[in-house]
Amino acid sequence: MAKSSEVKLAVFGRAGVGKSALVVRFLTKRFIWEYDPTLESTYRHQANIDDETVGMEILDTAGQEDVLQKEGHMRWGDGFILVYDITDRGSFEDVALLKNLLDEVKRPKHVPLVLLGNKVDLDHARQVATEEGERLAADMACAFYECSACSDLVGTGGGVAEAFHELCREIRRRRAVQGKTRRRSSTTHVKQAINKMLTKISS
Ligand SMILES: Nc1nc2c(ncn2[C@@H]2O[C@H](COP(=O)(O)OP(=O)(O)OP(=O)(O)O)[C@@H](O)[C@H]2O)c(=O)[nH]1
Repeated sequence: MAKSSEVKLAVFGRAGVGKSALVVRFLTKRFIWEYDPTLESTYRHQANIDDETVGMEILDTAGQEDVLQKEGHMRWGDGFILVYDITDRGSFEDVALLKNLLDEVKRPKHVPLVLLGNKVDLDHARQVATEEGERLAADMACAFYECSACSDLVGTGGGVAEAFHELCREIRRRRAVQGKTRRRSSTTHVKQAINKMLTKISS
């Protein structure tokens, strides 16, 4: 039987960076110019990624939510897309703040993460160089994409869908590692119990 899994993804970033546009692009392959500022929306989506059916719950957060709301959404999520707008340096600086909050909220640290620089169709107004995005992603040990919610054709790294899919893969990798660690620790417990019994018997 084909494997399947469920993941909860949350999209964070300053108001106006294009979170809703990116989520809608991913879900419908379309771009809609105007949205009401998001309060908070959740979507369900299913995709086949590397021969595995992945059920996604996607939370499009509000750029203006307060810290308490952010923390709640961070606790909820398995993986996170941190978005900035390449034409807005402030939105890029916000990413580090979001990452700090994630590290405080999530244990263990280094949760599955993808960094996304949006609006590359506006390259003439660029304020954040691609290399800066790459450096930040390297610091956060996560994948990095530049893209545009306007078009899947521009940008590096294969577009919006690739970013969502890579996040799902990263969640799968982390779960596999955690599963192994858990299995190893339960095997260790069994070994310890047997050793104890043998020690008792022989004494
Ligand atoms: N040129 C261009 N405009 C974009 C792109 N993505 C989003 N926009 C525009 O940027 C504005 C904000 O987009 P939203 O998707 O509402 O941004 P958001 O991050 O969800 O904003 P909040 O809901 O307020 O947090 C809208 O006018 C979009 O049309 C893009 O890739 N290129």
